[in-house]
Amino acid sequence: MLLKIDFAKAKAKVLFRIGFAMTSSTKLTLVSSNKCFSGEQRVYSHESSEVGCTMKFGIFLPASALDGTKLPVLYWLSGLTCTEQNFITKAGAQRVAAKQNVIIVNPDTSPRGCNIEGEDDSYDFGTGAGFYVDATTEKWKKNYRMYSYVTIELIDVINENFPTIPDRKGIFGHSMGGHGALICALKNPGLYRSVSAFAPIAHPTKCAWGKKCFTGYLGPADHVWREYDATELVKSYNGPPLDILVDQGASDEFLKEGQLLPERLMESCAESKMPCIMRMQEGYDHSYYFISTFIEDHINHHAKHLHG
Ligand SMILES: N[C@@H](CCC(=O)N[C@@H](CSC=O)C(=O)NCC(=O)O)C(=O)O
Repeated sequence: MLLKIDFAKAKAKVLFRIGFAMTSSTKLTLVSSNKCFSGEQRVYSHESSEVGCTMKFGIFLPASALDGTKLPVLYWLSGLTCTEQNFITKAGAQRVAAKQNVIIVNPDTSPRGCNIEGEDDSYDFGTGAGFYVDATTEKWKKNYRMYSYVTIELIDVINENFPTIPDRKGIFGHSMGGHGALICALKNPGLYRSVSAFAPIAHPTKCAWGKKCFTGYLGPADHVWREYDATELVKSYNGPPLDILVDQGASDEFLKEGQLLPERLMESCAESKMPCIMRMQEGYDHSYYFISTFIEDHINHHAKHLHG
């Protein structure tokens, strides 16, 4: 059989495939790329102006995005100690994202290597624990701006470099990242069409993880803390309806320690008439085994809103 190749067309396609990272002012460096469910799981790094250091993010591009079709984007925020690797290697999201035709972007959880004294002293503050806030305390305020990084800079970087539908975005996350997803959606009505969380730190002003990070990044004023607490933000939310989905493992060790407080979020949603489904999942813990079990439900939940 004679195989005829249209070289002009083939060249154009190849250029386009590698070319959508070359149209913007943000220089992206490709760290890795692996074919996955006919699409590609990639990792990029870039110099972030918001957090003042090199940041990495993962991006899953379904096959149609590789051919230039514009797709919705679902942002995933990870929890304490994570890099961009935990989600892409453990959650099993790519199969469902490929099926639902959504791009998934997952950034790192903090700035790294900023040479701030104490940044590597503990797993729940500093490196790997940016808590998705914009720090105001002297020591941290230059770099620890994960809230603005996620809600502004990263969105611009993604829209400038990949085939996206800019007004079709969703956000989800786990634990610290579940808190991040909820506050990003609640603080920016209309920015995201959909939001969900796995075992979120739902009321950080009242748990040990939240108090430690908020004291360090935001100082002692609790009215500032409340600006980053989903349970508080639900009460003043005034925007398009948010159909929140939360999954919580009933055997989660951090639930038992009182770090997550999902019941407080549910009370607040009920009082504020905010639609929120919380599913208590019998026997599941806090790990990525739990996340991978229910990731399909979450991506389907987002796809309903992102394609609707
Ligand atoms: N003591 C543990 C705590 C770290 C931990 O459990 N991190 C979770 C998120 S917790 C809330 O944000 C996580 O996602 N870990 C990564 C993973 O792949 O499971 C420790 O230091 O390990």
